[in-house]
Amino acid sequence: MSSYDFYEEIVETPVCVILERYPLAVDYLANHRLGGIDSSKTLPAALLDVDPEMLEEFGLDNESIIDHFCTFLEAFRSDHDDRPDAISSITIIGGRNKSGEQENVELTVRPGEIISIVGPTGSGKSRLLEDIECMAQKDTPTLRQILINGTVPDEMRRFDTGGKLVAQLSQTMNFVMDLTVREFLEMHAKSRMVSDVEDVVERCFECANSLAGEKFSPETKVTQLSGGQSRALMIADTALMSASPVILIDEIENAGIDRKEAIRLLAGNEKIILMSTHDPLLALRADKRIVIKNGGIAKVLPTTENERRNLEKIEKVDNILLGLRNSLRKGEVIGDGVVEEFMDEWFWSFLR
Ligand SMILES: Nc1ncnc2c1ncn2[C@@H]1O[C@H](COP(=O)(O)OP(=O)(O)OP(=O)(O)O)[C@@H](O)[C@H]1O
Repeated sequence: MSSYDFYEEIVETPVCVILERYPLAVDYLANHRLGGIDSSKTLPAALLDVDPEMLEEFGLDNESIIDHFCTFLEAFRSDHDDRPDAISSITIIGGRNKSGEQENVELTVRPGEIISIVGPTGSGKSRLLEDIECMAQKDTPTLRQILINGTVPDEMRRFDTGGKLVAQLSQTMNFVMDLTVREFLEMHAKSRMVSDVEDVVERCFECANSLAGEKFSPETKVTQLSGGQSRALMIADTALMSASPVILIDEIENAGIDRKEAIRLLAGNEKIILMSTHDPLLALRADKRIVIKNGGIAKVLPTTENERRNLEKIEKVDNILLGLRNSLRKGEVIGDGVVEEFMDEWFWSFLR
């Protein structure tokens, strides 16, 4: 079957049936922010309700995404038994910032490295992650180019966004199918050829619950999970099941989950991690940080020894704030002396 042969099936069959036939298509839709489309319709019909600008970000439109999707299905079908190809590096070659000025950057990232992406709100942090995710070839608004192992990725590799090369944890998670958490994890485990499905599902579930503030059960519907719970589930799923050598994380700190533990889990196994963040604790945990300004990469700074030493102090401050946050969550009243006590503790933490 070629990608052309998938075409008829895709234009004639409701999305929910396609998702049952090809479970990895769930990832494809989520990666293209199409997780929320009406799955009772065929893909062309469902796309009529989608804002064309959203697809433009991926260099696609209502028609080309159907070919793109077919090629993805073909790529998955033809080599889904293979392990993901080894990745020795990702190179980001600068394009242009929002004012059209040249970005003078060529940054190569290797397995085991964690890179944070910092910059003001709206400066273009998520855009950089999207460029990496779609392996931009000067065909996105930034005109950046992404090389894999020092070379231009072939078309098949570019389309294969369904969990082989790049795993993306975005700020919002959309689930298209009304599955329970257990069914969702089982479906992923099977589609990723995991050997002991039951064991992995159990571990994933426990891990997700340890990250999430409010616990959920394996029988909870994924569509009923809160934003933080669904991110916790996807982090556990990515950490324990995904073989993707590259993990992209968009602002994990907003998810209300244990973010330090999440990064620790995701960083295992020599992966390349790029995460956009406003959180000093996460930014300084990285090996380098990319500073974005006005849509362009303004600087790439290695984390200094001094910054690493400060990380311990920042962590103490963070723990104090976490304590306050938890008190608020539990409905406790923050009394008059609390802020003074907090400042006191803060002061002493710097002397310790
Ligand atoms: N170099 C660029 N050229 C043109 N448009 C750009 C460029 N970089 C970013 N943009 C656009 O600017 C907008 C804001 O970017 P983005 O969402 O990536 O910001 P952000 O830093 O992630 O913001 P936040 O911190 O609020 O999540 C997006 O529409 C993005 O496509």
